[in-house]
Amino acid sequence: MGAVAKREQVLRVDKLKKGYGPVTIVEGFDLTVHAGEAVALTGRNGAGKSTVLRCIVGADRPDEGTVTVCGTRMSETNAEIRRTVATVIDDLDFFPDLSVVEHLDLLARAHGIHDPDALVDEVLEEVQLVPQASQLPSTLSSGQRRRLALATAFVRPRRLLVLDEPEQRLDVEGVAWLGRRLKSDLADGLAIVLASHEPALLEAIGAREVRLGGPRA
Ligand SMILES: Nc1ncnc2c1ncn2[C@@H]1O[C@H](COP(=O)(O)OP(=O)(O)OP(=O)(O)O)[C@@H](O)[C@H]1O
Repeated sequence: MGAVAKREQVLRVDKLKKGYGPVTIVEGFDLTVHAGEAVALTGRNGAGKSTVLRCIVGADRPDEGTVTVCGTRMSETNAEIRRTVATVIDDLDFFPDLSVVEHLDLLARAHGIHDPDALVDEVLEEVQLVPQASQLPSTLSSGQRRRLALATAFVRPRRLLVLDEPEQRLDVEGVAWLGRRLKSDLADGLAIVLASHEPALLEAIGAREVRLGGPRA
């Protein structure tokens, strides 16, 4: 048994089935992710990566099967689970009249972070949005909006981080930063599940690859 298998089980997916109408996207899908481990869902466009991620975070309801996070059955309305799982799967709906720094501040405080000001300053620096801190999200470039979306995951508590193509619209330096950041979170015991088309990112974080086959009629 490897070292990781002895660590705490953070995510368990059992016999997940999800389809749309007559088309089955995924069936009999099992996955276990431990603290400190990164798993990458890979496969061609339409293979079902986002579908699985949406079921994992409770944004979609599986047709069959269960998702368990830190021993508790997944439910988007369970406050304990929401504090445990940080998610960046879609482009976030930002509040149009809250600035970059206000978004991060709101999240950090809502999640009861001990010293929200210090953490928000640190994360803003890390995602290189300090000069844009007082701008509204609608005035950010697309890559800056992506950085803000990622920043929202880093100003809150998390045991499991779920990311759908986090490399999207990041520049080369941004992808390198993300790799370093995720690696350091893994070392601190975070569990990560992501979908990605960026082999360099997966290699940087030593992700275990789980390849999805795609829909069947
Ligand atoms: N709400 C929906 N209704 C019908 N079909 C859907 C729905 N959502 C997803 N699909 C279909 O399910 C399949 C899997 O989609 P999904 O977004 O999970 O793929 P993916 O692996 O994330 O792809 P990509 O690499 O392009 O992001 C696709 O064929 C898609 O068209």
